[in-house]
Amino acid sequence: MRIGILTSGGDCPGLNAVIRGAVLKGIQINGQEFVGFRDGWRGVVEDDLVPLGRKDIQGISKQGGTILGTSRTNPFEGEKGGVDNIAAMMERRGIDAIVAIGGEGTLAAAKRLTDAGLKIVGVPKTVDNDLGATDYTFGFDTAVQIAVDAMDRLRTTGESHSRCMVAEVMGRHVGWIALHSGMAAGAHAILIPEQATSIEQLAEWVKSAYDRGRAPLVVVAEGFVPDHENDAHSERGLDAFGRPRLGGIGERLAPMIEEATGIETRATTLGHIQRGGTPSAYDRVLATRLGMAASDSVNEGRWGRMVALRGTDIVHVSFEEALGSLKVVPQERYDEAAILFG
Ligand SMILES: Nc1ncnc2c1ncn2[C@@H]1O[C@H](COP(=O)(O)OP(=O)(O)OP(=O)(O)O)[C@@H](O)[C@H]1O
Ligand SMILES: O=P(O)(O)OC[C@H]1O[C@](O)(CO)[C@@H](O)[C@@H]1O
Ligand SMILES: [Mg+2]
Repeated sequence: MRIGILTSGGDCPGLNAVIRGAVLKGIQINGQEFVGFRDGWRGVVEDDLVPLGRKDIQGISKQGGTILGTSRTNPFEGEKGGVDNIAAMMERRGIDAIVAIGGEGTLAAAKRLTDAGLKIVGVPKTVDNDLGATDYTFGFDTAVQIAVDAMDRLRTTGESHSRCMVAEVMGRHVGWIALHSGMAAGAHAILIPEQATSIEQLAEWVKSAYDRGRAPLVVVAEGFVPDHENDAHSERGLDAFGRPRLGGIGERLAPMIEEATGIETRATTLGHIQRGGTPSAYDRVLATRLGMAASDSVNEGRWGRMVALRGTDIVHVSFEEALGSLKVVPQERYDEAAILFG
């Protein structure tokens, strides 16, 4: 079997380890051959392929980003898009199946193409860790560690100046990165999209920590919405798929905290630093296992299914199930963390 691999949507540490895992298992055990599509679905609709042999994947599991490039191209759009064109390209290139590595958008596109008869298996990817059908996604552990390193640094400068420090992390719909990094760094408040907190409550936590002689650390997810507002803060226009680009809520909160508490406050937005660089050992192992399982999925003809982590096992779930629910931070996990606030 000849397989085309693509990475689509935002990048995240571990993508290269998935590619390596799939190619190694595929070549050594499953008798498969591989090519890579450049820049996600763009490479599929524009017939832009690169070779993906053993030599091409040597030593890449520790590399951040994706050697194949990524994009937010919609495979149904444009003159060369759509099921018939993609099927014709696959026939011409002798490609039997596609391994699509991406988030819910990429998998939604993959589902539509599979429903129309194409042979596709999925691998979940997102630093936000918001896909319901898998316990963890690779990239999340690395993003959390990067955020914690940054927060440890913010705390020493905050302590020196007796300031309140606000650290903004990623998390469009869910607060997993904020919850885990905030708990690990000993944050005095964690603000997540799932919990519409008031500025008064935030000021109370900040003041209480300050009054104990601490430099308060506030961790906020980019998708957090204060209880007096309706939408997540966005001042950077729309992304290629027409969604608001988030980021900047930390900078907005800083003067509000200062005004409500009288404590000098500074904000730092970590942004794409969280998605860059070398993946953690945990993410490399998870990503490698998912890649190997994707090769097996193709071998077994599990079209329209995604590999996923359940406990310590790699399992297979349908695209439908994979897209079914957003994995939000449960109330009890937030309540548990909130005991440590203030
Ligand atoms: N329902 C859909 N049908 C067809 N194509 C879609 C659909 N949803 C998304 N896409 C396409 O898939 C691309 C990838 O989706 P998206 O940009 O959401 O990234 P993702 O894979 O979800 O990763 P991320 O975690 O970065 O959001 C989109 O830019 C869009 O072109
Ligand atoms: O800047 P980009 O690449 O459009 O992606 C930003 C988004 O991607 C994510 O990192 C992952 O979905 C979100 O947390 C963030 O909102
Ligand atoms: Mg998405």
